[in-house]
Amino acid sequence: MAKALLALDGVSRSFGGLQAVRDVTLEVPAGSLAALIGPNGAGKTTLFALMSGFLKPDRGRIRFAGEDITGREPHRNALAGMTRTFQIVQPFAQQTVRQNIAVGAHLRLASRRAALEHAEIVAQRVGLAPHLDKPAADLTVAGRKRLELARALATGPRLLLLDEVLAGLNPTEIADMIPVVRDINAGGVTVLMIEHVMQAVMNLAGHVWVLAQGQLIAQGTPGEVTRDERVIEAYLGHGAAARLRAQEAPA
Ligand SMILES: Nc1ncnc2c1ncn2[C@@H]1O[C@H](COP(=O)(O)OP(=O)(O)OP(=O)(O)O)[C@@H](O)[C@H]1O
Repeated sequence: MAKALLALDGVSRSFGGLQAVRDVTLEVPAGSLAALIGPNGAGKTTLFALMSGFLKPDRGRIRFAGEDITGREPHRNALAGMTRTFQIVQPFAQQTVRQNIAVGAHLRLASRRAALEHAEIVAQRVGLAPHLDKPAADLTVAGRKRLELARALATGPRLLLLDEVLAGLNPTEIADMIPVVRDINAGGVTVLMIEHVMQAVMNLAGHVWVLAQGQLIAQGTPGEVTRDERVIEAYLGHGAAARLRAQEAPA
């Protein structure tokens, strides 16, 4: 197995009496394209926030590129090469697409000109080149999702944490985005995505972790986890796997 770029060991986090993430241990191999799935409220976004430093774990350790980064601030993690996107996309609406992407590029490029030039290269990778001079406010939902991806990519990540970059897109837009994510990974960026769109998970992810009520309940290939009884029950409720089997059984 390839060396782990990101490793979580027994990570937990509560909000008051609610244990949002419980004792999660996982390793994301360098170069992989993997997914984190689970029902609403399972703790996926909280886990991303813990990985990237937006939240501190109550227990457990997090390592990135061989270094213990537990509790380290997001900015320092981004400098080390870990960048996340956000579910709710909030571009600077009156700024152009180019200027928005340049914000990400400024992490590594101090010069305004260099950041704006880099923004153009990144825009090409995510299919936003024709829209570079538009205000971000003029983009469609699909365009804004690409912009969120571009801003993250412009930081030069080794690991990209994508939080539902396909949410709200129609099937054609999803089909158009799948190769964009695949190409980013093929270009050497390790990708971990939170995704509800199973078509994308099945198409893209080599490995899937399933979170339910804060705990990892299954992992494997997309095919393996979607056949797993614990996963079916987590999504459809107790007894669902047996009901499905009964429906499939010949009369
Ligand atoms: N800052 C917070 N304060 C209190 N409770 C929180 C906070 N953030 C998340 N939670 C709770 O923690 C649990 C996990 O939430 P989280 O957003 O991580 O789930 P999720 O799997 O990302 O869900 P979804 O798929 O709906 O985005 C939920 O019960 C949520 O209400």
